[in-house]
Amino acid sequence: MATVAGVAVETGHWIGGERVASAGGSASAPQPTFTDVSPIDERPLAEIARGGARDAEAAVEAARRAFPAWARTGREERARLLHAIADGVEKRIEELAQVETADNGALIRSHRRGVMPRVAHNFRFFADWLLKLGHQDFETRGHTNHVSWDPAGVCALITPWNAPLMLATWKIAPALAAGNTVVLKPAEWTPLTASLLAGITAEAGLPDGVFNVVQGYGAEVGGPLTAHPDVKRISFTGSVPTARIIAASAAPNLTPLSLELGGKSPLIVFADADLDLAVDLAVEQYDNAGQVCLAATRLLVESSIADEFTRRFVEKAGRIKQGDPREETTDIGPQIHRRHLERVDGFVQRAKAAGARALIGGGPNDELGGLYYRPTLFTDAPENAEILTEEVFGPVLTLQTFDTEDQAVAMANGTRFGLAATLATGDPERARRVTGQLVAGTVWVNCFFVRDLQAPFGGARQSGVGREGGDWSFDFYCDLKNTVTAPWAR
Ligand SMILES: NC(=O)c1ccc[n+]([C@@H]2O[C@H](COP(=O)([O-])OP(=O)(O)OC[C@H]3O[C@@H](n4cnc5c(N)ncnc54)[C@H](O)[C@@H]3O)[C@@H](O)[C@H]2O)c1
Ligand SMILES: O=C/C=C/C=C(\O)C(=O)O
Repeated sequence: MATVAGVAVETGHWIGGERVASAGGSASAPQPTFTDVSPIDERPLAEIARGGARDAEAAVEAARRAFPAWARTGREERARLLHAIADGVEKRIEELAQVETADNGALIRSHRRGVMPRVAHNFRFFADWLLKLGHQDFETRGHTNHVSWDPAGVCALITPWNAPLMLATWKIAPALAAGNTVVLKPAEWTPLTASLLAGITAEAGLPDGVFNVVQGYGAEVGGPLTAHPDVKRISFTGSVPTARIIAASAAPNLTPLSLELGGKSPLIVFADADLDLAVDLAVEQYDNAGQVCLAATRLLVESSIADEFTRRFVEKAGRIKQGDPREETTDIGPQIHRRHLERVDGFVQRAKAAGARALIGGGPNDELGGLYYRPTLFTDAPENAEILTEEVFGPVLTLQTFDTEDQAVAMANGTRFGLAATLATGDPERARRVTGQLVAGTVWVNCFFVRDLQAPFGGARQSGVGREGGDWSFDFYCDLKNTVTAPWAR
């Protein structure tokens, strides 16, 4: 047990309804614990169980045993329990917000008002969607076809640190609603809210073993988890290199995968756009200190307005208040970890060396020190420079200009990613033409990050495999079955 921001947090795994220490004895996890550090001041927060193969095995076994009873539990009862979990989350919004901010450095004000309410909504939405899930029976030469969504079994869910509880529950809720049991492996840099959620599920009355959490490093505990033959689905949100390792690990068992990966998304600003709106949308891309998969990090601006756009952008970005994420007035906080900050800075320094010019930022925030990195905007990056094509996952944007619509589309589509795209235009006809040509899982026109959980969510190209959300989540987490019945009376 540790106390973080005044909240008691269990530090063990959660397996079969019990808090357990690491089983040890596994070469893959040489120490029983690891140290969780706060990005706010790089001070230790807690010693967390460091899982290995035996812990992954124990969690899958607990989930496998719990599966038959949970799969038989009626839809109404499953939905009721998910709503009870949402109630538990809503009662603890402040605690969850405090702990998440201490653990990942994202803003307390976002956690209070946006993220933790969304966590509760993840459970409520999939509970309600389960009750509506269905397909009209249809006939084939007098035979009825009936489509059903059968639970698949144990789901391994592996999640990142940038929005830990929100991204985990976006998978946990549909997996449980579908009648599956779950083993969650949260990111090692942000283990705490998953542990709090385990307590909330128990209080809500979720049966033991239906939801399990194993803590630890990806290779040590995530590896054995994804290779386990009793795991029937793997849903992963994270980076492309890790996705490749997980896909290889899943391959011998042909375990179905859902992969939500990185991006290098564009914001296309046409000369006919509302310029204030376009500038607001652009500056919003520094949210969460740039650690957002969907962030439109490439600003593509029509040449005729580029000077004015840039002037207003620099002016507005200059008013961003960087600092302690626990303060309500702070706009952006620190990077998650020193290793991540160094990675971000590596991109920035290489971009400069390649000839790109930092109009703002371009290095760590010396006044604040620690893990604070200054919001950065590059122009004049040479064609095909790394900074224009690779995901930085920090507060680093690039600005490029275009002269024609075709050029804008070609630039927007010119990376190996395809997670999202945003455009600002005052012309609905243009919006229709351009959106039709963009390669992206989500396209926003004159808006950003408006999310409805019934929409398909995921990425094209290397931004992912598959879609989750609404029916698509149930399609992934279930074994779909079509039952064809001959006429009874002949
Ligand atoms: N598309 C989306 O919905 C979305 C959302 C948020 C973040 N992301 C992406 O996530 C990345 C940032 O997150 P990250 O740095 O935590 O990613 P990451 O790939 O390093 O880690 C993600 C998770 O995978 C685990 N992992 C690492 N190696 C593993 C292995 N060998 N086997 C099993 N699990 C393993 C980690 O422990 C962690 O829990 C960015 O690329 C970002 O774009 C995507
Ligand atoms: O950083 C990435 C944020 C992803 C958002 C979602 O997955 C979501 O809103 O469900």
